[in-house]
Amino acid sequence: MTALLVDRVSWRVGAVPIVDDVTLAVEPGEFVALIGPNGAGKTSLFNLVSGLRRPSAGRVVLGGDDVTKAKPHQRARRGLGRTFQTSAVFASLTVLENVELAVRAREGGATRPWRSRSDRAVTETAERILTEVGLDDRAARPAGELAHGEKRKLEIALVLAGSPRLLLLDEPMAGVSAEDVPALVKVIKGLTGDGRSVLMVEHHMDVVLELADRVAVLHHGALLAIGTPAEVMADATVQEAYLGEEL
Ligand SMILES: Nc1ncnc2c1ncn2[C@@H]1O[C@H](COP(=O)(O)OP(=O)(O)OP(=O)(O)O)[C@@H](O)[C@H]1O
Repeated sequence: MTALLVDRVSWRVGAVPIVDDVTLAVEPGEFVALIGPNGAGKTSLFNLVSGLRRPSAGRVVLGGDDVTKAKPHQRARRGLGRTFQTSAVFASLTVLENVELAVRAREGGATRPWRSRSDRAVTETAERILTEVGLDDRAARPAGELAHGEKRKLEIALVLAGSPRLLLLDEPMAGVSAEDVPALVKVIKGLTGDGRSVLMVEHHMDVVLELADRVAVLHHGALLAIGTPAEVMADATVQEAYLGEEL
């Protein structure tokens, strides 16, 4: 079953179409990168998928369920996870404690303690996630002391605590120093294991080309092209859309 279907989605502000009749499917285990010049509508499309905005027309379908009218937390319960460019990390807590909190939040531990698992089980889950993102050797460090690239990994860990089937990554390389990029790319590459899907907005084309199975190009709110990285890079309309910008 398709992990995500964006079905003829439009979002208008007043009469201005910001997202214009976009259709896009992400399959289980697939990695799709969403690119486009500044102001193309990438963040707006993410907001429509995660439920921060409601489309003016069209449907958003997650794992076969129509979630067009569902709120963000309801979509999260249906397997959608999203990282933001602003961090939700508690700087004074350790890296492990941050992930433990996220695991408990997923289980409603604070408000429904009778449903929470034992401390040991929560810690084990958090440790497994830290290993997955390559932060196991940082578990006992205060999160505030992490380098930028490590913080990005922690943000991914916090989203993984929700056991998402589809991850929306919003510019995961933003602010990450060049030397930290390869390690972060390696972690992100591993995220599609076990049938999990990723939809990523990213400006660094080398990262996009390395990670993406398919690339979708937005331009003026509309889907200009979608295909393998090689197909999209060779597309004359895509090159034209990027004229004057770095591709
Ligand atoms: N709430 C809003 N009201 C009016 N216009 C908006 C609103 N949100 C976004 N826009 C406009 O819609 C267009 C697309 O914005 P969006 O942030 O989705 O683009 P983007 O592709 O993510 O850009 P960038 O790469 O610069 O982050 C922009 O022209 C923006 O000014």
